[in-house]
Amino acid sequence: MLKILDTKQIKTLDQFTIEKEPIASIDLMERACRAFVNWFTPRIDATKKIGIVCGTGNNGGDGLGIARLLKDWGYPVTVYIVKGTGSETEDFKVNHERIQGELKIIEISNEVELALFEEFDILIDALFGSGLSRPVEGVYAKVIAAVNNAEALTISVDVPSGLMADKPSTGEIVKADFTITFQFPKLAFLLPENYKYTGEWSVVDIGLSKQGLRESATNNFYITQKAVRRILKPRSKFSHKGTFGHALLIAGSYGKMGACVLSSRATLRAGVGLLTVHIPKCGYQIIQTAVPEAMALVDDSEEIFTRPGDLSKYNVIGIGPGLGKEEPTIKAFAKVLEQFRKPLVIDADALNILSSQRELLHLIPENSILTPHPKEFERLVGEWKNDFERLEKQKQLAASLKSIIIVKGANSSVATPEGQIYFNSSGNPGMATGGTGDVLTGVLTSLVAQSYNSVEAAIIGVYLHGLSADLVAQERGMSGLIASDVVDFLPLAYKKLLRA
Ligand SMILES: NC(=O)C1=CN([C@@H]2O[C@H](COP(=O)(O)OP(=O)(O)OC[C@H]3O[C@@H](n4cnc5c(N)ncnc54)[C@H](OP(=O)(O)O)[C@@H]3O)[C@@H](O)[C@H]2O)[C@@H](O)CC1
Ligand SMILES: Nc1ncnc2c1ncn2[C@@H]1O[C@H](COP(=O)(O)OP(=O)(O)O)[C@@H](O)[C@H]1O
Ligand SMILES: [K+]
Repeated sequence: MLKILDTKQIKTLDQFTIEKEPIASIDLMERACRAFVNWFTPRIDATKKIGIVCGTGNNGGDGLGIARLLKDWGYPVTVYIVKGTGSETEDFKVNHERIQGELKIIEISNEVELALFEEFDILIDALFGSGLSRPVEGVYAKVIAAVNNAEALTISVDVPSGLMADKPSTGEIVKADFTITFQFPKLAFLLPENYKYTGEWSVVDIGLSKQGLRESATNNFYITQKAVRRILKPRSKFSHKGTFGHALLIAGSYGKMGACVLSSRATLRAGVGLLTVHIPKCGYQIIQTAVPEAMALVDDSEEIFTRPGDLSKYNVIGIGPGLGKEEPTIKAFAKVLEQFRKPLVIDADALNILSSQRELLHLIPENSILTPHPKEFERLVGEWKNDFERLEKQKQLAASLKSIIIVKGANSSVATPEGQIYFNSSGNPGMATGGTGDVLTGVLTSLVAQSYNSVEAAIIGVYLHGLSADLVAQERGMSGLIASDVVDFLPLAYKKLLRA
């Protein structure tokens, strides 16, 4: 798991590294510059005209160091230093000294034309990094407007200038195409509202102290493949279908049996021992034909879910995909909540029922997993002003329900009742297609059935689901990706994770 530290912690960790390693602050900055340049040089042709826009803090110091290194690589580089209200840091001064007479340096202190950076193919943004303490204004805001006005490909150093790394931002902010950030992702990068500023981002290692990192406490994490591997349990030689649990899926209604089929197939492909699917009569032939591995439990109703039946033999129930919200279904869902005391995976219409029948919320068994997409989440908790507030609401709901709340989307976030947030690192926009959420419900239901605890199931589940879609995209591209493909590639995703 990659820890996501706040800006104060980053400063402390920088300092800890400097003292413990030990390494001079300027040499640590040089390491950061080299890490940036190592990302840059294989991707950007040395004929491109490069403008580097620097502030006078350490982010600007990085910009100057990068300018020197890129010049050594043969890139045509022009440096801009923006002199506003900020003072110069020591490392900025050293790097400034090192390029005197070596590079074209232009100082900007007041007037800024919008077309200032017109001549460049590439702009490197090193105005402000994690030290930004307030919204930018004055000359800085004008420079950022000029950066955003330029045609050039913009690459931000550490953080797009003007963006607060761990709180909501206002004012002028660089809209980068790429952000190369040091050591770990910043919280703001994981929130949808900031994608227009960060563009695609990559983390580069600058060798901050491992001990310091271990000792830094945080509630925010970025899920890595290594971490998922560590919690996955390989199948033992003497395992049998009983080892992997018995799941019940309650899904599908007339016209929406596809959702049920997708969830069912995903539950099986994610490794459950036994699967029973509760379906209305109209779904009987469909499920028996499309998913022969599942047992069917047929409702009295022709078209919808109206009665739960005996729930005692299941380890987990997945409920919601394609369920509908008819009155008898609401009542039957309430009965499930009253009778079943083990975890539920609650999705789609089951979530919408909870939003309109709020008295049911307190019946949700502890350690359940709720998987709203942002619209479903809004129905549950109301509107939010910005994505940071959304995260707070997510944590509050997880705590009050003592359950796991997954808000889906790019970098799906998993909130635990204890206040941790895990952001998913797998997945791609090809998944923005009907039915992929139903697949996730199946995957999660399956993992809980296999006796992963709910937090583990949620972390493995979102990662495995996204990885499967990434493997589809690798082979076939994103545009034609459909939810069934994500199901079909689950075995390969497992294989990649377990190497077996
Ligand atoms: N050893 C290390 O620490 C390493 C650090 N590294 C690099 O350092 C970066 C962090 O550097 P940093 O802390 O110097 O902050 P930075 O982002 O350059 O700007 C802060 C300056 O701007 C000022 N300021 C803030 N807001 C402002 C505003 N709205 N308008 C105007 N001024 C404003 C602020 O002044 P103040 O808030 O005190 O008024 C301060 O002077 C980090 O992102 C990474 O790139 C790497 O080299 C690895 C090693
Ligand atoms: N741009 C994206 N990048 C990564 N994952 C995405 C993206 N868009 C959607 N997803 C994933 O696809 C799934 C969509 O679920 P959902 O919105 O419930 O769709 P449906 O209701 O059609 O099944 C979620 O797991 C979500 O995280
Ligand atoms: K920057």
